[in-house]
Amino acid sequence: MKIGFIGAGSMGSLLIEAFIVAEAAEPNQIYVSNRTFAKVEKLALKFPGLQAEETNVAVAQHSDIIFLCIKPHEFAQVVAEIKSYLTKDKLVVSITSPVLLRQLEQELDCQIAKVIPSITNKMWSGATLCIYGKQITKAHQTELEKLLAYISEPIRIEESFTRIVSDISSCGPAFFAFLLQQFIEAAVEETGIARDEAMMIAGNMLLGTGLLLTEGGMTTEDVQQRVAVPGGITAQALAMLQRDTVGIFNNLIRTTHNKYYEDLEKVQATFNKEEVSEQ
Ligand SMILES: NC(=O)C1=CN([C@@H]2O[C@H](COP(=O)(O)OP(=O)(O)OC[C@H]3O[C@@H](n4cnc5c(N)ncnc54)[C@H](OP(=O)(O)O)[C@@H]3O)[C@@H](O)[C@H]2O)C=CC1
Ligand SMILES: O=C(O)[C@@H]1CCC=N1
Repeated sequence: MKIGFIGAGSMGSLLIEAFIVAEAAEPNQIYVSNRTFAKVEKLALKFPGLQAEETNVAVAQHSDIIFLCIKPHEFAQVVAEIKSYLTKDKLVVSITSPVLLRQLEQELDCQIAKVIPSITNKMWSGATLCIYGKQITKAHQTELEKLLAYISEPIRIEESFTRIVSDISSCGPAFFAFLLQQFIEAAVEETGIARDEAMMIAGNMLLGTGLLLTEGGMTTEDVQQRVAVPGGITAQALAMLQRDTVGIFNNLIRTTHNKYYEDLEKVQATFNKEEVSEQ
């Protein structure tokens, strides 16, 4: 199987590296293009054998599965560029939420999937959210999930829940890193503990908590209950958190969803513009 990547930015290069290091694919099975070619050259230097392509069309021509690792507003142009090189047997995988399957299916005469990765996939951890279009075969679904399983837990979801599940799986690492950073900064400020030491302890705490919730069979309620001894220290701090964080995650979800709806409109406008310029 030949795997293509259009876009070798943060997520494209993370996926390429994770697949190679996990031995999901050999470098010579991977075809990569990027607007700024230097990023592709850098990857080719790091992974000898990796196929550095100067054009997106070359990636589309040579690959069986093509990951589009570009930003939402860049899709219409790239799709217009590669569409005549995509045959029915090829699979195009978008990794971005505000480009809808139906928009890609309208434009492309090939199989379509949307896979939302997460920075956690760098550590062969976390989920990859899989959403399938109407044309994708069962064989391609299996092949794609087999590939993703090297670096993640592939989870099938409905397209209507893409945004909220991405909030949890893909934005979540940034949100929890932010919260942890606030925790550490306060620890340094209040007690004078060394930042590095506190950060290392906090990272291990987060990893362990994740394991309790995934492999340890505990719920978030169980974790709180087991840690908060009645009348103890944690219980008091939890009561304070309960009071002071009311509504913050509702606000967070409204914020991501408002931005998502804005992006959906902008993406549609870019597809409309490409269609007009083709006429
Ligand atoms: N970051 C994350 O944790 C996650 C990101 N995503 C999604 O992944 C997508 C990419 O994000 P990310 O990797 O962070 O963004 P980056 O900006 O880091 O990467 C985008 C890449 O696309 C390249 N590019 C732009 N236009 C073209 C073009 N016409 N042809 C070829 N290459 C092009 C850019 O090239 P150049 O070098 O010239 O800028 C850049 O390297 C986004 O839609 C995002 O929503 C999804 C899940 C998680
Ligand atoms: O911030 C973003 O737009 C992307 C979507 C999911 C994670 N990062």
